[in-house]
Amino acid sequence: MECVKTLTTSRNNERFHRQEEMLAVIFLAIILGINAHPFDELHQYVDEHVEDYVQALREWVAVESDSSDATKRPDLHRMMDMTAEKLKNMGGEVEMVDIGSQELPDGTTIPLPKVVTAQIGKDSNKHTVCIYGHVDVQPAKKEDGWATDPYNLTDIDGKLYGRGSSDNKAPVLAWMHAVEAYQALDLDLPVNVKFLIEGMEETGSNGLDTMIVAKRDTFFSDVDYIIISDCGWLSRKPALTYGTRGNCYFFAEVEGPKQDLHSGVYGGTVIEPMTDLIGILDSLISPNGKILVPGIREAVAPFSDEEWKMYQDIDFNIETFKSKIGVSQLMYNNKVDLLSHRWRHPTVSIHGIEGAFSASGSKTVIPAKVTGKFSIRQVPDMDPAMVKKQVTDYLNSVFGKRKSPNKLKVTMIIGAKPWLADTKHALYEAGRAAVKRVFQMEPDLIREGGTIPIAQTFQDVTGKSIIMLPIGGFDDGLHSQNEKMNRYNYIEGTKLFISYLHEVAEIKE
Ligand SMILES: NCCCC(=O)N[C@@H](Cc1c[nH]cn1)C(=O)O
Ligand SMILES: [Zn+2]
Ligand SMILES: [Zn+2]
Repeated sequence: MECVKTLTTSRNNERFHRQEEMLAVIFLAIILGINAHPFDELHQYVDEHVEDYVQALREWVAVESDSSDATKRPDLHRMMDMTAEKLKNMGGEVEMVDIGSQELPDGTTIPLPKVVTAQIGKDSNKHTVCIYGHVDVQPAKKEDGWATDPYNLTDIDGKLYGRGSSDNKAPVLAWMHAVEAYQALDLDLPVNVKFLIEGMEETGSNGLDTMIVAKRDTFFSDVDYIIISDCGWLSRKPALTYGTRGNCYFFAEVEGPKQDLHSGVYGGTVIEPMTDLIGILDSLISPNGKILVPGIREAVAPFSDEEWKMYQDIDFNIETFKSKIGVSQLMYNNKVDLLSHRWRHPTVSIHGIEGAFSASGSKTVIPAKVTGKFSIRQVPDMDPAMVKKQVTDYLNSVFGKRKSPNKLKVTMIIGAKPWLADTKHALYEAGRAAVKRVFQMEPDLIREGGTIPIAQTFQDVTGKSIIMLPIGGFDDGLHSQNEKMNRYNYIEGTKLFISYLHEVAEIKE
């Protein structure tokens, strides 16, 4: 009996030791597995090439690729050529896609910049990502108030000043450098990478929707995920972006007398178009930010407790925000209200009045025809077609009550949809892991108050999941004077993209 007991005990011990050994092997394999990806070499490679990356950005920023100015079109074509050249040098299978031409206000037509697509790697065992970006820029002149020449990248205290540096040339280059780092170290690219780089983003991505539809069953057929890095962090903390607002942009034209009139001669006798216009514009939103157009607020998706908690956890300082924009008071005084009204509630902004007297001096004119321009940033579950009807009906009714003899014409000229992703999607898990590896912290999960109209088009047409992975700083001054990209964001952003490619490869789907 004693003998049997001893035998059983020793067998149990043996099994226990074998289990222990196996666990040790698994543990070692996990450790080795993690270390098997040569992040250190890749990051070191990036650190050794910082000046090359800054020089590449300098060359791109030097090109005045302003898509809003037809006289700069040759520069924009050159920018697209340079983008294609760079991708060819990386071994990409490059195509410059002709997307037609653009009609200018004077009736002439000019060619649109070609869209550059590229494919690097075609391994059917790997996931395929498509990086979308743009290399056109907003206008910029030194005399607009820039401290430096906007087209001469200038490094001041680690800030790389130049038009388009952050929006969106450095992020596009950072993606290319991430791929190049793998190639230079002779490492297998973890995923196949496609690029889609356009040159008309700043003026509404003219021609891109049609191209995406046309390429749905070719270029996009093997794409698994789309990545966009055309936005910034909210603070000094890295972020993943999961939503953008849409935009319904309106023109409200009020037409009265057949020509402009002298206010001394005719003031008091005619019903002035400008007075009508100001009246109807004032009916859109209350002083405390409440949209007065019936039906708009009711369409907004409810703000869940889970969402409230997410907003509460975000790193955001109201005082820094106030001082950045130079105001003493905001619409809301607490973080959750402020962020939610910036990202996930609609708002009305009045942009300008065409036909109004706006020069210096004191011209005493009664403008005969004025066009008010305003937009409504819209959010899920608002629908642009419904917003168009709600706004048009409402303005016509408000105008009708004025009993004015003038004519009102309301048109919606842009109806860009909002975009919203599921933060529980594996793409976001991958983003968290990559941020943690490079920055040793959890990213903030943020939304964007602005609009990237093409995001929802990508989702609707291709059915692929999208992530926005920003590397720009919160204070980069996009579209503004003294736009800049921090060296830190550019370089650590390149490392983030390197890690992200690895993390996406790990997605099991
Ligand atoms: N960085 C992300 C926002 C990009 C941007 O500025 N988009 C424009 C696009 C637009 C919308 N309606 C007209 N143009 C924006 O104003 O949000
Ligand atoms: Zn941009
Ligand atoms: Zn922009």
